[in-house]
Amino acid sequence: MANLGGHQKKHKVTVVGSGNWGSAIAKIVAENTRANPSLFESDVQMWVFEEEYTVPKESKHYDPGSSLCNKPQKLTKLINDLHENLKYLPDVPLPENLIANPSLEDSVKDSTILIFNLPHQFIAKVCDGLRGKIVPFARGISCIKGVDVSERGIQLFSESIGSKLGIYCGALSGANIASEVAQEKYSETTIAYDPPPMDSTQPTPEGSRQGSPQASQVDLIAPHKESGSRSTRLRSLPADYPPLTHANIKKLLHRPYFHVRMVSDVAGVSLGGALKNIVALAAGFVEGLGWGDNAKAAVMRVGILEQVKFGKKFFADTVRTATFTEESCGVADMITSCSGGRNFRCAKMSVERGVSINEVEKTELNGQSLQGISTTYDVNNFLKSKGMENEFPLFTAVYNILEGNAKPQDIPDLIEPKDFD
Ligand SMILES: NC(=O)C1=CN([C@@H]2O[C@H](COP(=O)(O)OP(=O)(O)OC[C@H]3O[C@@H](n4cnc5c(N)ncnc54)[C@H](O)[C@@H]3O)[C@@H](O)[C@H]2O)C=CC1
Ligand SMILES: O=C(CO)COP(=O)(O)O
Repeated sequence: MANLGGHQKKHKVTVVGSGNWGSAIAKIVAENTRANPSLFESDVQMWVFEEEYTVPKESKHYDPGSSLCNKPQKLTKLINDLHENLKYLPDVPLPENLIANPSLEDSVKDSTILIFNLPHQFIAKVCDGLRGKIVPFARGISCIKGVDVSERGIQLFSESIGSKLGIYCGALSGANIASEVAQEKYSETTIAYDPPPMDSTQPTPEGSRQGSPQASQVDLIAPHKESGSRSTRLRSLPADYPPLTHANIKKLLHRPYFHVRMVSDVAGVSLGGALKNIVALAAGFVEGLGWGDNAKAAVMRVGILEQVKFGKKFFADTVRTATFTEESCGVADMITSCSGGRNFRCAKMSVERGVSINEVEKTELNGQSLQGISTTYDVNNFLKSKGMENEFPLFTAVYNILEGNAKPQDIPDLIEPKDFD
């Protein structure tokens, strides 16, 4: 076998999820595996939650004479034949080395890098299906924007994926409206990846640690105090694979139009993406009232303060305030999501039309899923369990509006800061 810069093996990559953002990230990853053949196998697997879909008449692929178009087809077949995800990312050509796969087990076979990118309500079931089926020394990156709240406490999805599967998992989040990224319009993102030290080991002398993942197991990942879960026992990455350093992770996700900044604050990156979805609902509510940009700026200001406070209170050991105020996953994602994100747009329409936001989600999103509603409920459950709802007035106001206990018009009074004495 060819020696690949001292490493005999290449990383195989699977994207778990194929929605609007899942498909856009899979496109980036497949472009980069092709561009970095010494590090990665070119073919990228994309796990697809299988469904049937009919090629719409307005699609450029529509041809009434074609057998593909005269009846519903499996979505995986359409993606693999047409190299486009017609349902979730229409009009964006996907690389031919991106393979849609309806079998969860088969899609992750032999993959050493797993990129999790699906609406957060489905992740627990998907992890159940993956347990025992993945390479034991695989590494993960979660692109999921949400928090995992259970009776045990609160966890980041990177933590819950990591502990369910016994792997290390980092996080990717940024000001990244999927359709813009997919059309290769410039954006930035933040990746938090703080891998076990042995992953950055340089090539070892012939025969020393090679091919023996069992040779070193290290108890590296201890959960933070609010999560109530056990620490995760990790397998080291065998030395015959290229190390998964920040530089190599960046080679998998950075593109000329998608600029990656690598950091180590997994909690800050994950919380930025999760909590801004609550704020985007509030921004949509005030926009729906016709209140304009000043109102939206007020909501965003309070939202950023509540993000920082939430991080400091519940993830104090690891979170950095600067992640919220300086990185794409913080303030920039807040701005883009409150300008054109789905949560913002659907909340705005719900006020304008006088219908529930769930109804707007059903009629406007063609199967895509809002994350802000469930995150608002998850965060509220957690704050309630701590008796701290009043300390997060904006998050609590959004919850009360969704519950029908308050109106969008009440937001100014509900978030009014106390004057200094
Ligand atoms: N769409 C966007 O612009 C961005 C989304 N995100 C985040 O990325 C994550 C994934 O979002 P999207 O890819 O946009 O998803 P999406 O909103 O397009 O959701 C649809 C996806 O859910 C899948 N699905 C439906 N039922 C399922 C089931 N029972 N089990 C498993 N999967 C099922 C569908 O097959 C489809 O792939 C979310 O956490 C979101 O907040 C992050 C940045 C940008
Ligand atoms: O996270 C996003 C942009 O960074 C997209 O937000 P929505 O899910 O509200 O569209």
